[in-house]
Amino acid sequence: MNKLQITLAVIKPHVVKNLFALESIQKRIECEFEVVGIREVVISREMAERFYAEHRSKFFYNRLLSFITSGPSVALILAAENAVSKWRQIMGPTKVYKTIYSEPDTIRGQFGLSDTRNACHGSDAMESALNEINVFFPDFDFEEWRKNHPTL
Ligand SMILES: Nc1ncnc2c1ncn2[C@@H]1O[C@H](COP(=O)(O)OP(=O)(O)OP(=O)(O)O)[C@@H](O)[C@H]1O
Repeated sequence: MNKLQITLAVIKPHVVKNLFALESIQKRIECEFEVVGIREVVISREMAERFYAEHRSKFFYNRLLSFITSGPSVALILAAENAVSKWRQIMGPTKVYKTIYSEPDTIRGQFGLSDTRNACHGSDAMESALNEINVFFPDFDFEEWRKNHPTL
């Protein structure tokens, strides 16, 4: 069943530095989603630790934190029917070296450089979206937003 959802998207630092890539992704987003919130942000070490807490024990954790805090990122709250899976489909799979061959039209297929610098992030469920949105948009009032979107 189609359901109106929100999700968190993050465009990672190497893409934000590339104006062509950033504009192309923004155009794609505007065609597919309502942009409920957008913010350019230099992610602090503390924010990154909250955001990637589930990866603390992974071998790539330090590399991931160094990269995501290395320059401005763009965070967006996106709304659409099935926004979570829709955005993840547009992003493409995590593993860039495979994705550039298997799904070259996805954002990661087009602009990913490595498994760490894989261009963008997307929440994996509505519940994680709400937690992640809180890291980037602490003033966002989901209940208020939902009142105006009764199909959610
Ligand atoms: N094998 C790896 N080597 C290096 N970095 C990795 C690796 N696997 C994941 N990462 C990094 O950690 C992030 C989180 O990994 P996760 O497994 O949650 O992937 P994802 O859900 O596709 O990505 P995201 O959570 O960013 O949307 C990835 O986006 C990527 O930047």
